[in-house]
Amino acid sequence: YDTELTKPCDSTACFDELHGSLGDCSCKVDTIDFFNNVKIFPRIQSIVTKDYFRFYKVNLKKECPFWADDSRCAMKYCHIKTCTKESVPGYETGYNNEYVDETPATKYSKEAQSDCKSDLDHDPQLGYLNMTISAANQYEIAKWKVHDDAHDNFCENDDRDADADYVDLTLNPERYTGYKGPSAHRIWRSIYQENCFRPKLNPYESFPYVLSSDLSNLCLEKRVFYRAISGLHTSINIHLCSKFLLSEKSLGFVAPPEGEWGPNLEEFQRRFDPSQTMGESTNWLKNLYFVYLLEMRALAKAGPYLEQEEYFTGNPTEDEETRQAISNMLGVIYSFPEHFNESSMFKGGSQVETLKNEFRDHFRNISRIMDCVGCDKCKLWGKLQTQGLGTALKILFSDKWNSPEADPSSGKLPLRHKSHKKLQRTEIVALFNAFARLSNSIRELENFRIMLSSLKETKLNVFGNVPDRKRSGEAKKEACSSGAEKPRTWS
Ligand SMILES: Cc1cc2nc3c(=O)[nH]c(=O)nc-3n(C[C@H](O)[C@H](O)[C@H](O)COP(=O)(O)OP(=O)(O)OC[C@H]3O[C@@H](n4cnc5c(N)ncnc54)[C@H](O)[C@@H]3O)c2cc1C
Repeated sequence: YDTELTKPCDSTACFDELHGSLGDCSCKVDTIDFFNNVKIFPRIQSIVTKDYFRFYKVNLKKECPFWADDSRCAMKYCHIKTCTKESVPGYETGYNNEYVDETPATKYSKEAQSDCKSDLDHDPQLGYLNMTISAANQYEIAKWKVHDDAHDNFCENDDRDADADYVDLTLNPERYTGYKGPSAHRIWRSIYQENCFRPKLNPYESFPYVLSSDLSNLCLEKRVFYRAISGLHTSINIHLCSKFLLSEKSLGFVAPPEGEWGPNLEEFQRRFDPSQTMGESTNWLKNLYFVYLLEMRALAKAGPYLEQEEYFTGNPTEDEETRQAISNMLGVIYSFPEHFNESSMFKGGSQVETLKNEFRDHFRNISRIMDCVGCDKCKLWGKLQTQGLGTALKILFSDKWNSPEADPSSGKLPLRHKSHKKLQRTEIVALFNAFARLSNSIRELENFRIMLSSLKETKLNVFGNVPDRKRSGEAKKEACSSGAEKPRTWS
């Protein structure tokens, strides 16, 4: 105990101020804790183990567009295992059909035309519409569509790249990889300094890149942008603390085949104790809750559309289970009383369109920076989570999702015909998995909170400066009943 007691952060300081209002919305930290840990976490974790959500198509071989990728992570924990196409359920029958709703052979059949009205009520000759478009024009128009779609997107989409592979996410969990130092810092610095609407011109030579106190100078939209990125950063760092490499076979410990993984309390304190972070960490943690709210609101808004999806994998039983699980979770999400209110953003003033374009362009840049991450596993999860967040932002802010038929008061969009499909498979996979990561981080915070209070109590007992009741076996009983005394291990 003596050694531990000399450490700078031996208290629950990481959590002391993590209560109350989140800022920029009406919701409170404690409300989200309960809602997530009890209602959402078990549901979303089960959903992302379904085949539809396990396989993510991504190109990890894209060149970094901003600088030479000079510092690749050599640790074995950085590597990822890709899947062959044949091992992806439903690949042959369904995965590639998503952009082609009708095959040329069936498209003009009598059955396919059965919805067409009789032509007795018009003169076919006078009403003839010449639909001919030259091959050259068709080629150009196809480019317009790609351009317009891209314009609406907040991320680059890899899934049609020849170099994209399917990755089984369950085989490549997000956890500690040892990726750090200049390469990792360059990524975070670029994200914050070049793409996060910096509050001041180049004010910080080193850490932290942005001071929370400067955020009040920003307009709501820019603050939301920064907080979303910072929340994602928090989530990534919580995951590496909660699935840290505790021992390696090579070090002679008895451990599962790939080493033993579990929570590292010291690492967590180093990153999130206010005394170690110039008082910034409480805000970073709040930003995690903030981005969680943002993504949850996107799920609520797109809910009726998502409830219409097939979630096709070629296994009817599993597909039905997936649809039901999603419908069930969305029902719970609709019931959340304090959703993020995006309707106050990008309102009024002549600069709104410019700001919206900037917002989208900055985010697209961040998604491209992910190609510069020098560790494949970090890159995989970085790309997936930025694509998930980008999809959420698209749902919240792009014009296509804000059509006049939308019903903002119910927080839902109307049901749409399949041909109006607005999200691709990879976007849906990324959206749910990204939300699952945030949900998991909030749940992991609860574990760290319990571990820290348990540690604090033990130390107080050793010194004896606690009320009599606590010195007795009662205190021990309490610690045990909280289930906090034993850190979990992961394989
Ligand atoms: C896209 C990406 C994915 C990654 N994935 C993994 C992974 O899966 N596993 C793994 O082990 N490592 C991963 N890393 C590395 C990890 O995030 C850290 O960069 C690394 O552990 C070094 O940590 P650090 O203490 O130097 O601070 P960093 O996390 O690198 O942060 C740099 C500086 O940013 C500031 N900062 C920290 N957190 C926040 C926040 N939430 N909001 C605002 N500012 C903040 C602080 O001033 C800090 O000193 C990833 C890095 C990137 C860029």
